[in-house]
Amino acid sequence: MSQSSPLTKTYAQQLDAQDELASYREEFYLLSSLYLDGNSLGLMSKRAEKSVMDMMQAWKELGVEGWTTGNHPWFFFSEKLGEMSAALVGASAEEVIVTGSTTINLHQLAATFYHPVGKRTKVVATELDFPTDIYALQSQMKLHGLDPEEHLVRVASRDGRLIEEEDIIDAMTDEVALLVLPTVLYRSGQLLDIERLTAAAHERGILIGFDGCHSVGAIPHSFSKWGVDFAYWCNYKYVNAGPGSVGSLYVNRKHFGRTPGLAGWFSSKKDKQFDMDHTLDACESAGAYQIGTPHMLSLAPLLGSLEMFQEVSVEKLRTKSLGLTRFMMDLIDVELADMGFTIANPQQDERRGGHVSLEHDEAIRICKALKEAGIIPDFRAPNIIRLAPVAFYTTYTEVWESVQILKTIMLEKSYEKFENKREVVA
Ligand SMILES: Cc1ncc(COP(=O)(O)O)c(C=O)c1O
Ligand SMILES: Nc1c(O)cccc1C(=O)C[C@H](N)C(=O)O
Repeated sequence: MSQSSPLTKTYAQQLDAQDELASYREEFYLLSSLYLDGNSLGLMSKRAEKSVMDMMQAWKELGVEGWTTGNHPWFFFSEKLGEMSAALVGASAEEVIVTGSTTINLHQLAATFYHPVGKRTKVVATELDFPTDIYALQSQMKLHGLDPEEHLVRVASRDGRLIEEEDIIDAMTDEVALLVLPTVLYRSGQLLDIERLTAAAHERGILIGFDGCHSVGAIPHSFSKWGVDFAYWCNYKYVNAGPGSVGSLYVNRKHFGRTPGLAGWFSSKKDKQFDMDHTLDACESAGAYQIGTPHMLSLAPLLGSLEMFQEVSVEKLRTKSLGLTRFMMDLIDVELADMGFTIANPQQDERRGGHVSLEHDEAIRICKALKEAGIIPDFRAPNIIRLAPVAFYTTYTEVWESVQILKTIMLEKSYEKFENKREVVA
């Protein structure tokens, strides 16, 4: 698809008719509103619902025996889900474990991989990072007795939207011990060149880890092949596993055997755990970075969600996602020209994540008007409307409709009746 594609509803309908993923839309509970917020919380699928109900049934019927019996013994469930997730990030089964949450996993990985020694004390992040990553890194530094003002380097953005890879590489000095970067920036949707950054970090003897929240399930990765040291992500966005579902982490196998910074009895080798020994014998896989009892009820939906990713490769999802965001951007360029909008995400396929990031001075009020008109976007301060068409359940026709509705809102100025103040959860 390119700028020369016809930007009509009929063309959108043709694209939907040819879409080989079309049947997956029926797998989801669609809302009465047109949903464009799957990059914050993915919709519920019938399979995720079923796997939660199955887990409840297993608890009801098996009691404590559920740890080792039933269709999916709970004691091995985090490993099983890790194995099912591995293809999403280009890793082997043992390199991924479903555990903790994004923030907890960053704490675990920073506690494991950040060892300031001599001159190498600094951590490099960016000034456009999601706040939780910065807070976690700051607190990890303080635990080492270091001042984050001095030791946490946040690479500056040249335009407030994007971070240039060259600028990150320039920050890789011999004082840096670790880089922690987003795969995709949560506001502008910029996809960083993970392979290039990893190679550059390793040439300089620096470890590198990624926050994959805004890419996993939407964009293929080859973490093992690229040699990424570690990564962590949530499963409630493009993986559609529900609010507060358990997160995931990846550790490259070259690091297997590293002592977990935050140990607990679930770090243990599985067959040793119930020896109850006071000397930890940590397992030789990503499983070592688990801490305590898995949150089974929040792991359960992942089984159903990940089944769909076993059937549809993330490469296929990415192809459709790029088609949807391209179509949306082309429509925006034509239909919303001269209305004060700027597309803030990169245009190129290899630099663009899963959502379109639209800037406007009236972004807050426009988001409210969109919700009133039956479209769910989200707002990110100070001026961004994020629109995420999701390959599993968004159609090209919906993309077409959403831009038409946005155009009507702008022409009728219906956003003006709303207060220019964000909601508590925007
Ligand atoms: C890039 C990024 N990191 C982390 C988080 C959140 O972390 P947690 O799942 O621990 O709340 C989000 C979204 O909430 C995010 O977009
Ligand atoms: N994690 C969230 C939450 O607990 C409440 C509301 C929204 C979220 C989100 O995921 C926000 C999302 N990470 C973002 O990119 O802004």
